[in-house]
Amino acid sequence: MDEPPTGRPVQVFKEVAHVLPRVVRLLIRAHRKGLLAALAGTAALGLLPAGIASIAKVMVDTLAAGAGPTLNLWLLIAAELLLVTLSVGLGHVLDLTRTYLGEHVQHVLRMDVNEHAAHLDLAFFEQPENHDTLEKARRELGYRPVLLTMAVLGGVQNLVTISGFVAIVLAFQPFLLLALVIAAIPVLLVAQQSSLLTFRTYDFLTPEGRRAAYVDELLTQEGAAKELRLFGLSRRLLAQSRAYTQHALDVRLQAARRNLTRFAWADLFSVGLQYVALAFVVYRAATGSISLGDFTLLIAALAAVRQNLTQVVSNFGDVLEHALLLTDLDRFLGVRPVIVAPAEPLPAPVTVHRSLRFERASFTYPGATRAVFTDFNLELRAGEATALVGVNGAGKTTLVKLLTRLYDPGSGRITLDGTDIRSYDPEHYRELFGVILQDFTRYQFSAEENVVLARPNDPADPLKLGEAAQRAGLTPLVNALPEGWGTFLGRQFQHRGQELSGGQWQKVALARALYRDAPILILDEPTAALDAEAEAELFKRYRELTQDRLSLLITHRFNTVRFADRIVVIEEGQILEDGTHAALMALRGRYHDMFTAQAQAYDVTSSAAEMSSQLETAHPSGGGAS
Ligand SMILES: Nc1ncnc2c1ncn2[C@@H]1O[C@H](COP(=O)(O)OP(=O)(O)OP(=O)(O)O)[C@@H](O)[C@H]1O
Repeated sequence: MDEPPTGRPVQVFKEVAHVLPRVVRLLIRAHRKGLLAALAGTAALGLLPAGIASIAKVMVDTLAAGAGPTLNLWLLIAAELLLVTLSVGLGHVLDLTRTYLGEHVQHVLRMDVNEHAAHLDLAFFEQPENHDTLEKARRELGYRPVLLTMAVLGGVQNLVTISGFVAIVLAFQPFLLLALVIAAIPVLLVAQQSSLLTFRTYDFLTPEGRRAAYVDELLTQEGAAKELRLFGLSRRLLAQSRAYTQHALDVRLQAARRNLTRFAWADLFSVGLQYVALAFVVYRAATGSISLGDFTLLIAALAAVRQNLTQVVSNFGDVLEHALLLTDLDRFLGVRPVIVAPAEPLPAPVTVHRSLRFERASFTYPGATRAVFTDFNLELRAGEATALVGVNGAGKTTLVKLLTRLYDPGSGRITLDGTDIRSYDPEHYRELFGVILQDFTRYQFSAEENVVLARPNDPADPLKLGEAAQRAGLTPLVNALPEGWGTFLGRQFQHRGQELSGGQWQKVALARALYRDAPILILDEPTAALDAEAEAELFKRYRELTQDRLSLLITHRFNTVRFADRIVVIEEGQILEDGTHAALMALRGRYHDMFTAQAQAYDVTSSAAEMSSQLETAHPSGGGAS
């Protein structure tokens, strides 16, 4: 790990100047009226201490004049009581107003993050450094907006209080002000420096913190609980977690120690100067140059200015710290999606008339050195069921990501009936697809929602729902659920939620893809978790599912791919073989080898050959091997 960060004061001013207007705009956006009310209340509360001290001065002077318990004195006490009561009451109301405002800021920012995240490219989420940015932004959202609002308004209140007393000092002993200002400077500088250091330390620890959070997750959540116990992994992960905590503690303590030393020196200087000023005031009172009331007022003013200066510095430091952390949010909100609609998109396509084609498409993942595809050509024809096979890492899932515009090729193009798919609004274009992904999502919603959310803009259609469930082989499962379609799936949020097996979840995901009823169906490993019976059932219906659609099936199960009209074998981003099952078997190439290896492994060579010939009868070979 690199050396821990240090704070550099020069940059602090620049960063404050940059960030403060953003904070003010944010407060206005969050709740303009709330902000105005909070500011008005803050100004009033800030001025009250000077008012209270001024009444006290008059009281002391009245007492010193020896006039006895006059009505004036009682009126002064009543006025003081009124101001103090007002101050206490206003304090409570303002606390509430500031929290309220802070929560509005939090809401506005949370929506900003969610809305922005919803429009970002998949590429953003697949880059580790972006996790840091997003994770930090999300973590900050939990508490910083409220603290930031408190600190801004607290600082304003301190400044108003200081102004009130400064006016008093100016009226009585102007040069005392100079001492106050000089005393404030080192404290102010140190506070800024320390908040920058805190921020940098936090920034520095984030990547490691994210890994530690991942380890914490492994240790505490259900997902890895089984493997952890079976492999006896817990001790190793606990050691990793402990090492991170220790390191983070060391780095933070180092920063805290550095801050402490700086603050100690700055405070010593400022207290020393204040007492020089105090000695002067005592001298003036002792020599009779100022009244006893003036003396008490100046002492109160010096104490109040010093106290509020310390507070404003601390509040300012907090503003800086919390606001600097908002820059992470800016960094995140500044990320622009690349896959966006063109200025004048073509009307949304409704189906595939001829084909979807990769035309000399090349693609390398951001940050990767090796291309997944180079000058790749493939035509997927309308109405044709294509199976894509290839070893792990051959590029099958990447091909789906490119087809569905989760990524765009770096060069070359993908066309829909001859038109570059980038000419469409990606959201509209994606409506062409019903997809089940290899790592499909297990939505912790009801069974019905898990399926019908495939058509988020339409009301749920019970007829279609029943059909999709039937086709995906989900109906018996739904019938067995305690509350049928209304049963809540997963146990993440509901104690009484129904957890499903991997295969059952896969059927739900398949029903979701089918419910979409889109012209292009993509099934990426749709049977990986299904039992043999369910898989056989599914592929019995495969022809029916893919009828009149362009479909793409990705699977490692060779006994299923033969049902496709056409099989494309890819390896290292290139098409190795392309043809029907029979043609590829006859070719005795890669497909033949993979097929027979798997068939032998399952000791089903004879039945495979038998099925193969049956299939040949049912679907005489269309294309030949390329
Ligand atoms: N998000 C990513 N960033 C960088 N490289 C990636 C990313 N996803 C996949 N790759 C790489 O791209 C190549 C193709 O991966 P892909 O997932 O498309 O393979 P696949 O054929 O679907 O494999 P499998 O059969 O294991 O699912 C692999 O070398 C993989 O390491």
